[in-house]
Order: sequence, then structure tokens, then C-alpha cells
Amino acid sequence: MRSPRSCRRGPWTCTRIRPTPKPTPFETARPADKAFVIHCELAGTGRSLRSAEGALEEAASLTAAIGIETVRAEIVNLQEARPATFLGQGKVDEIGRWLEAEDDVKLVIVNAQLSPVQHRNLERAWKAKVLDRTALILEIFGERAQTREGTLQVALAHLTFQRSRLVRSWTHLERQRGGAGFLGGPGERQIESDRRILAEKIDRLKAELEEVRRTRNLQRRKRKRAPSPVIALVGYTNAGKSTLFKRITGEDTFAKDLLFATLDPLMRKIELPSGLEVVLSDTVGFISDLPTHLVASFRATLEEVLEADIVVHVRDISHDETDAQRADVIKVLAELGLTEETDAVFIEAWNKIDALPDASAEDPPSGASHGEDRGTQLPQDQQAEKPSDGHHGQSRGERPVTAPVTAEALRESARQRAAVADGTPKDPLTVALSAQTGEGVEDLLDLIDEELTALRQEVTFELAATDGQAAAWLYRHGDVLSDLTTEGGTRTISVRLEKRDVGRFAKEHGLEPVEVDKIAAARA
Ligand SMILES: Nc1nc2c(ncn2[C@@H]2O[C@H](COP(=O)(O)OP(=O)(O)OP(=O)(O)O)[C@@H](O)[C@H]2O)c(=O)[nH]1
Ligand SMILES: [Mg+2]
Repeated sequence: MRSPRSCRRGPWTCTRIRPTPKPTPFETARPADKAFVIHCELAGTGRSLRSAEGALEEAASLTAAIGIETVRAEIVNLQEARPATFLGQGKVDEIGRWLEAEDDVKLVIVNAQLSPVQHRNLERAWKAKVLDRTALILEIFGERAQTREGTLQVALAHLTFQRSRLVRSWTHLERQRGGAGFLGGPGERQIESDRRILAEKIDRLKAELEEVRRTRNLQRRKRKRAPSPVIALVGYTNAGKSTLFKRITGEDTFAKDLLFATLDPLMRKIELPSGLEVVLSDTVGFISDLPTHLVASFRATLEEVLEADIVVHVRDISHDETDAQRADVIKVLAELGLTEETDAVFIEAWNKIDALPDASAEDPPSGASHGEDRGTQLPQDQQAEKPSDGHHGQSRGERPVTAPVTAEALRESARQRAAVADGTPKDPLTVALSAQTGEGVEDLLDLIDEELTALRQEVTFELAATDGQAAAWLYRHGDVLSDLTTEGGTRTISVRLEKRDVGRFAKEHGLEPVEVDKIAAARA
């Protein structure tokens, strides 16, 4: 999508963006396939990293993600939200008149969180369907979910959302396919929004989900028994996780220039350059302003991330708002429980480096996926400290101005950081790459290899020759390097184990290692 062009200035800033092409995979016949998209910019909300234009563009991309064409898009600046209609009366009327004139537009996307009352009043005033941000995201999730678990999670998230409002109809559970049901469609019917029925449905879904999860846990435990380190790819939606997954595994996953292309997690075994087998996991993308209950619904999907040995945060480094996206991802990870204390090593993959101009070129390379002048700013954590005016409520036009950056500068900066970073969420290791061209992907795999080696220790245990259980444990959890039994009946086993397994073994079998050879120390 092109950058929005301003078409009018005044009390409302109005922007028009080119109609988005309809993505084909999810094109379905539906009552509403054209939408008016509004981004509401509330004064004083302190969007210092994200511009209103960027937010509007994202809302239009979300709309496109379910095959709906944005025919008009607009930023509405608000001093405050009106309790009854969110927008001011003048604006409500103006939009109402426009909708009346355009009789093929029957859907308005309001990029904000609407209260049930606001939602109902707007639908009445406009005689059109209204979706707010959460409803829109749920709608996308509803279309994407493919596995039983994914479908159940979406249904649960949807019902929880309904319970928080208790005024809308819900229909998707009755429908065979597609969507979370906000858009209506054949067979839509009003179902009483009774708390008790809702609560029962939620309980039933939770029980079903629990069952599915138990199966998953069994599978995971099986995997743990033959321990393969887990590498999880996380990141903002559209950052390129699936493309990178595909590049590494050769697997034909669904990578698309669509928000939330991936919903269900995907896992594959791969072999690192050192020969070490690991499990690589592609996950659902994150997005800003995702309500906490939605994040909670996807906890199960993201459990793999919580157990990962290495978390690769894939960033679209060519995106104008790459810093805001990074902050959002870190926030969601923290909500999921991934914080500084986590054992996992964090790596940032600065993806789409090919979409940035090289040092020698003046223009971005043509043929880049965006094909347009995307952000050419050094990620904010890479910039020199700037004096702060202590004012957080920056609005559009007041965003920090940063120097243009080239792919070469980023490569260098990633290298420098990787040399000193400690691998925590705040101070991740970095590698610049392009999942599309393959540049830097080997570097990422080498980095993962190195870190996994550092996470493992070579330790030696002395156990009684009769202690078959302890020996079996070591064989199950590590790579046994040597195993000798003396005539005196002592069995000496040297094994390469994950650090946390050394502690676990000591706890379970009461045996401390007699010798620890830190591979990491040897490397240093
Ligand atoms: N130029 C360029 N485009 C890329 C690169 N990697 C991915 N893309 C494009 O970015 C878009 C999104 O890629 P995906 O791999 O689907 O992104 P994702 O992170 O899996 O997205 P979700 O599943 O929606 O969370 C696609 O159009 C890709 O072709 C890259 O290295 N360079
Ligand atoms: Mg994906």
C-alpha cells in the first residue's frame, strides 16, 4: 500500500489511501466487501513511536487481510472520546451522509476500542456494520484458524469478547466456516446474549481446549525425552517469520503479504551447521493494542515460545515503525511471561535488509517486496542518545527525526551489537538478514549454533554401576561422550547436557557432576 496522501486539512485530518487490492486466498462472498476505515487519534495518548498515518495504514492492511477492500480511509483527531458515539456528532453525521451516498459501502472499521453502547449507536446512525479493532482481529483469526486448537482458541477469545459486551449477537459457532461472525452472512441470527449460556459455552470450550492441550503436552514431553532444543520465531505480524521459516526448512509454509497469515504454530526439525538437531517453530504474529484477553487465548499456541531455548525476534527493519513494533512485541512477550529472568537467549533478526538502500545505491532496490520508499531510519535502539524534552505526548509531526540508514550501516551495527550483547530481551544478540534473498540466514544459524553450544555443558558424573536409572536419564537428555565402568563398580559418564538439565539431574538423582567443562569458557 502506498503512503496515505493528505486530501484535506482542518479540524479533521482526512487522508485517502489507494484502494487496497483484494487478496485472493481468503476471498469469499460476503455481504460486506467494501469498507470505510477510520483511525481515531485521541489527543494526549502519547504515540511517540507510531504515527497516525502508520496506524491508519495498518488498519487498512488488517481490513485487506480478510479480503475487504478499503475504499476510503481517514484519520480523525479527537480531543476526547464521546461516551455515546466515540466520535463527535458532526463527524458521525458527515460519515452518515457519505455512507448514504455510497450505497455499496456497508461496513465501517473503527480503529479503536468501542464500548458496546458506542458500537450500537454508530451502527444505528450509519445503518452499517461497524467493527472495532478487536472485532476485526478476531474476524481475521476466525478465518485463519485451521487446527482444532486454533479454532477453539478463536471461539474462546470471541466468546470472552462477547461476554465483555453482552450486546452483540454471535453466530460463528453455528456457522460452518469462516470469520468470527461479526460480518453476518447467510443464516445469521440473533442469539440471546444471556450470561449463563455464554458462561456454559465458555466452560465447554475451555474443557475441549484443555483436552487438545493435554495431547499437545504429551507430544511435547515425548519430544523432551529426545531433547531437541527449540527455536521459536516470534515477531510483529508481516515481519517475515514464515518466509524465514520457509528459507530455513525448505518447507512451503503460508507466507504472504497479509497480516496474520500464520495463526497456528508450525514446527519442524532442522539440522544446524554443526549437525545439532533443533526444532524450529513459526508462530502467530503480534500486533499493537491487542487486548490482553486475546493474548491470553493464544497462550497455548505460544507455549512453545515460553519453552524455547532461543527466541528469534524477527523484525521488519525496513518498516517505518520498526521501533514501535519492537516495543509491542516485547510487551506481548512480557505479558506471556518472557522477561529478563527467562533462560532463553534472545536474538533479533533484522529482516528485509534487502529492502533498504545499499551504501552505494541512492534509491531502494527495485523489486523489494514493498517496492516503495520504506523506512530508512536506524532502529531507535541503535541511535545515539537524543536529548529528551520529557514530553511523552508527541503527536504527528513531532516524531524524532533520525538519519537515513543503509543496509550496510545496519549490517555493521548488527555485528557490533552481537559482539557485546548479553542475549536478554532488553539486550538481544542481533543479525541483519533477508529471508527473501537468503543473505545473512547462515549467520543466524551459526549464531544459534554457537549459543546452543554455550547453553550446553560437558559434565562428568560418577555413579554406581548398578544405577541404571540415572544412566538412562543421562542418555535420554544429553549426548553421552564416554561411558566407562571400573572394576570397582563405578561408572563414569561424560555427557553434553543443557545447563538446566545438569541441575535437574542433580535434583532427581542426587548426583553432582565431578567435572564441568564449560564449552563457553573454552570458546572464550
Ligand atoms: N523485501 C523483503 N520482503 C520480505 C522478506 N521477508 C519477508 N518478506 C515479505 O513480507 C511479507 C510477510 O512475510 P511473512 O513471512 O508472511 O510474515 P509473517 O511474519 O509470517 O507474518 P504473519 O504470519 O502475518 O505474522 C511477505 O510479502 C514476504 O514476501 C525479506 O527479507 N525481504
Ligand atoms: Mg507467518
